[in-house]
Amino acid sequence: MPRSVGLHAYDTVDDLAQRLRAYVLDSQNSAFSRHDAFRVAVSGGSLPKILAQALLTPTSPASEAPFDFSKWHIFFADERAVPLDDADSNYRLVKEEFLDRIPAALGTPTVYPIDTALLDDIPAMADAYEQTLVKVFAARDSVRLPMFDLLLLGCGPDGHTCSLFPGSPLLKETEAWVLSIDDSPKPPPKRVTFSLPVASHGINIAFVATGGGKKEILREIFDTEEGKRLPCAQINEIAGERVTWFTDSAAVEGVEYAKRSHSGSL
Ligand SMILES: O=C(O)[C@H](O)[C@@H](O)[C@H](O)[C@H](O)COP(=O)(O)O
Repeated sequence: MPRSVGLHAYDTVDDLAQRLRAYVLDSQNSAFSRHDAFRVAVSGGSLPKILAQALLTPTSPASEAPFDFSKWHIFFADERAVPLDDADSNYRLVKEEFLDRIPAALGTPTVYPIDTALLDDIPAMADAYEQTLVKVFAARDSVRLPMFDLLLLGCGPDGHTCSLFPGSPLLKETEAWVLSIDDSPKPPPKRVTFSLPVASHGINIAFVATGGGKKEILREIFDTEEGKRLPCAQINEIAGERVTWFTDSAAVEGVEYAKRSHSGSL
């Protein structure tokens, strides 16, 4: 484990949300100063709800510049191959938990959902999503990888992230930016996902993992050699200091790495 990966554990999810808010605000502001836009990718799972809590619950509105969502470009680091109004859709989850709750005064983000006309051909759906990235991040052959300003990821209890599962051949992909999977161990089976190189290519990469159900896998990821093969750990290895984990105390119970200098408040 690169010692530079930040692992921060907070007593409560409320505390975590406040720190995540400050981190995303910093990330937004530095992106605005670079290119006057904020290119973010999000995952599903528990993340959208915590993200909404973090971003839409101001702590001291007078003391900080607000988010300007009109300059946000929101992509899906992974998505289930289902209609956008399906209960399993990450787009639907992000929309209901977060997008629909953004106050009008803070602007409307540009959102890039999957093309559901391609639900019967998920390799084509993955290619189409890659072309969406190409259009936003410049031509495919002039940019080796899209560089996100912020990747917001989750960690499954088996160490998966996005729809990159432990032992999957997809983890070996070095060329394609977006991949399809039709046998996901976590339902639903058909999904599209960023490849590992793209999921590791953010100026900032945040993992959000909370609750006691994560403590075993976090021990494996942070404290063991064998854990290095897990998808989340591979992102830690590739991106090092660009990675920050936001966790709560239940999730890091027994994690040695969390007891060293990498933990505490940001
Ligand atoms: O669509 C998905 O299935 C998610 O994007 C997935 O990769 C998720 O991030 C992890 O499974 C963690 O989920 P939790 O935060 O709910 O544990």
